[in-house]
Amino acid sequence: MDAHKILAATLGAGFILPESSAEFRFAQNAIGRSRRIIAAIYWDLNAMWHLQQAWEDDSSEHECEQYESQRRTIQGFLDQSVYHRYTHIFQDAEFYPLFDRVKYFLLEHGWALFAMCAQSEAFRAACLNPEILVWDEVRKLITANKRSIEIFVRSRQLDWATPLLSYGIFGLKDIMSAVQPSLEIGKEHVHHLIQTSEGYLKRPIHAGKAQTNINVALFKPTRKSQMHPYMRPPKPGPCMKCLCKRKCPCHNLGGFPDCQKCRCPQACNCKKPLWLTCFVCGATERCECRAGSMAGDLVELIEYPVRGTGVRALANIKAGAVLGEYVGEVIPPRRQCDDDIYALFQTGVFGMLQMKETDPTPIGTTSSAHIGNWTRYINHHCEPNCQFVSVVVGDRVTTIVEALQDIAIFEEITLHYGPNYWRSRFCQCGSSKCCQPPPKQNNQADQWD
Ligand SMILES: C[S@@+](CC[C@H](N)C(=O)[O-])C[C@H]1O[C@@H](n2cnc3c(N)ncnc32)[C@H](O)[C@@H]1O
Repeated sequence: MDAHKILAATLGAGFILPESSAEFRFAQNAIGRSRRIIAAIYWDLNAMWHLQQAWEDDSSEHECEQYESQRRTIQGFLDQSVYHRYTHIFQDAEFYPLFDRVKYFLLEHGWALFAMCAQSEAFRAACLNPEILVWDEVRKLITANKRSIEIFVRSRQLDWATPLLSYGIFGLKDIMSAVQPSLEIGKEHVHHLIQTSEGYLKRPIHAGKAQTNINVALFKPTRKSQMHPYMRPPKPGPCMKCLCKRKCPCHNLGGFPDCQKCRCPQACNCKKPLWLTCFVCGATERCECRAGSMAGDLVELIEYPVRGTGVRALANIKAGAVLGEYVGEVIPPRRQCDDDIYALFQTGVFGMLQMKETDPTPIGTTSSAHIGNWTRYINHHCEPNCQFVSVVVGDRVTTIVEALQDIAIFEEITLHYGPNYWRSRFCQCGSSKCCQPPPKQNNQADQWD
């Protein structure tokens, strides 16, 4: 039974499966669930990476315990799978689906991918999920994204091989060949690896130089006298609330909006400076928000035809989520910026944020040509699923990438670079609303020449 075939039947001219029919809903449900399971697999693998790092650094007792408990569960699951695979016990798939699923998964992909996926709780649960239609869709998604999963696991140095090594003494050839190193990634940063369409990996290079990943913007002046006026914290001045030019009876400090902690409109005693507000979730306390870093963890760099390196989501992202911060070398407005590929011009007025190309007040340029993070690889689309948003964090104006709509796993993440970017080049987004499509090839004219 194939969920896609069931759904396709509804589109067929001859036979229409009513949308209210049980089969239709069953198939649709299976596809939706399988996509949630594959997203959970990437999420789990990423979480295992963080736990493994905590365990290696011995940084938190709780995380070390969690990691060790996960390792025991994974070993148990692999032991069970090896046992069923080689002893041919419990072959009755009807009563024990794991055997059948493991057998066919191993025939298709081998032990390495199986042990990698087994690091994920969602995968282990899916193997035992008695609904064959859901498992079938999960298996298809794993097959289509096999290389992506392998690179995800290997680039994070997840220890997937150790649980298999204990079987060396039994001389099980399939297992022994699986644990041989095949794809040498080394200790490259996960955002230094681009998957090409030919199936190999390459490092990002621009103008003959390797591009380096950093996690913060590089320019943050410490001496206030060196700061650009728009990067300085505002001085008390005209009231932001009623915009009167005098010192106003509302006592609101000019330049500051209402207190972020108690929301009082007056200069208040809570002593909570505005710049401690988390720009990801808006919390004024120390927050647990990890959305920014997690989104960066759950993306991969892929080479797309014509447009070059782009970013693919490895999670289902909700509209409004903050995916990351656009960082790079910050160049003050006076200095010449010779990067016309990755440069992001920021204009606006501190405290009254704007990000319009027509706005005359330049704040600076962020150039990520040589140093930056994964957000620099987001390609342009005339109907994008993300947008740049300029925000103020403390004394710094920065740009975040925010999801404009829900983004499904494996979808390309795109932004609008602004119409100025495409004045001297053609856009290849393929949208019917494209601002600068390439000229159409006139094949007929060629024939007459
Ligand atoms: C900020 S970079 C994005 C990452 C880039 N693809 C790379 O390989 O490093 C912008 C460049 O990507 C390419 N690009 C991005 N979106 C494009 C589009 N819709 N059409 C054509 N080229 C695009 C163009 O070469 C553009 O100058």
